Amino acid sequence: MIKFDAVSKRYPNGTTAVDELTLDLPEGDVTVLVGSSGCGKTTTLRMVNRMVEPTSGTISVGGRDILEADAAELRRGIGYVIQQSGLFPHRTILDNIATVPLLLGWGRRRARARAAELLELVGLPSDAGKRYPHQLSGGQQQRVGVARALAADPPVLLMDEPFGAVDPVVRTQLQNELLRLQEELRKTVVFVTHDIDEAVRLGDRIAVFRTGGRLVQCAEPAELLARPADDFVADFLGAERGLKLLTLTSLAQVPHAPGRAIRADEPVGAISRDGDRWRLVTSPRGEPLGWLDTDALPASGTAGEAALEVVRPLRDTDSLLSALNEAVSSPAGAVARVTADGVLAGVTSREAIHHRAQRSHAEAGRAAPPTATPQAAAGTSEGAPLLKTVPATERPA
Ligand SMILES: Nc1ncnc2c1ncn2[C@@H]1O[C@H](COP(=O)(O)OP(=O)(O)OP(=O)(O)O)[C@@H](O)[C@H]1O
Repeated sequence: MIKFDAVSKRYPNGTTAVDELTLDLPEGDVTVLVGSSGCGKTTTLRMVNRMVEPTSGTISVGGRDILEADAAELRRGIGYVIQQSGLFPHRTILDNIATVPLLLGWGRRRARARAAELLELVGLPSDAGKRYPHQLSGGQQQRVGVARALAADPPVLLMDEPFGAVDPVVRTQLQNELLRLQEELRKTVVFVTHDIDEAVRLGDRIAVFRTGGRLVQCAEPAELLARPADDFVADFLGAERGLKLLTLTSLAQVPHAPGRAIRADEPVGAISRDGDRWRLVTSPRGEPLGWLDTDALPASGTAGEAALEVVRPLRDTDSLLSALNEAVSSPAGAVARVTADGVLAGVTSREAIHHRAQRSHAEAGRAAPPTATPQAAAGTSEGAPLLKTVPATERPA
């Protein structure tokens, strides 16, 4: 969908912001650009809608060389979201969202109807439409920024650190919203971030750049984490890249045993002490309430009245990393699994989670041949592993 062919950007002061970039961004995918500060991510993104013109090379969108297109017309097919939302302060939210449809001559009524539809799509209440940007929180403003970029239904969306200025909780919400929207809309998204966890969460593919505007590796998150092309990429991904890989596998991949639960209204005297020491206590509806230590049962009362250790039940959609976290902190060394409506479905042991984690690593490692770019591979002998030691000065902070 978007193709960079030997694209370079050199500024008049001699800075090479992007160096011989060759990269294909598939239609309907989210491609995340990451790398150390000043490595050319924003320049790469802004070349797609011709806010920056390349010095050499060709960029095509939908098979068409963008330099042959009219810049204004090109931009109408490309939504653009930036960190500070860029909303017009003196226009209402609805009018902000309707900006591009109005420019396209849709007519006021149709443009506003579309804006109202988008407001709902990005999860904002309809009364937000009448407010002005300063009357919304930072996270809400970012949602409006996304709605505005989507207003004319462009096939391409450029997002330059769109969630960089909001707190981690709101950022996670916005990421979830983007994933949900993308499920439905399947736009071709180019997304710039400094946050590698965000890249792993959102990206169908991640392109890692290094200083001097050189692309080092572009791969699916699992492959990138399992097989970084060189030391620079490995350092950039961080020491916990093995754990990050576990965020990509869902708990649905791990079976669970039925689990012997005790109802909260059961008298402690009736609880058998054979089998597992730690047992789950559930509400009459079946929701896990806590872990009960059968070696320290009180003399009387019900299971629900006894001191229970905290349980954080997980759903199939939770990640293997969450499961590992819960298994190591649970006194039972196990995870309580619940259905979508919170009822106990079973229990998974720490060993079963470890086992699946090892498999995830092995699978990701085997998944595909190394994906270093031709640039990164240059200088390595044929067939040699693509490992290059990067001077410490070039490594990300
Ligand atoms: N107009 C300009 N004139 C000269 N140099 C520029 C200009 N714009 C960007 N640069 C330089 O080009 C390089 C790449 O900049 P760019 O903004 O693309 O990097 P980035 O990876 O997005 O950085 P950051 O992560 O810090 O936002 C940097 O060295 C920057 O200083």
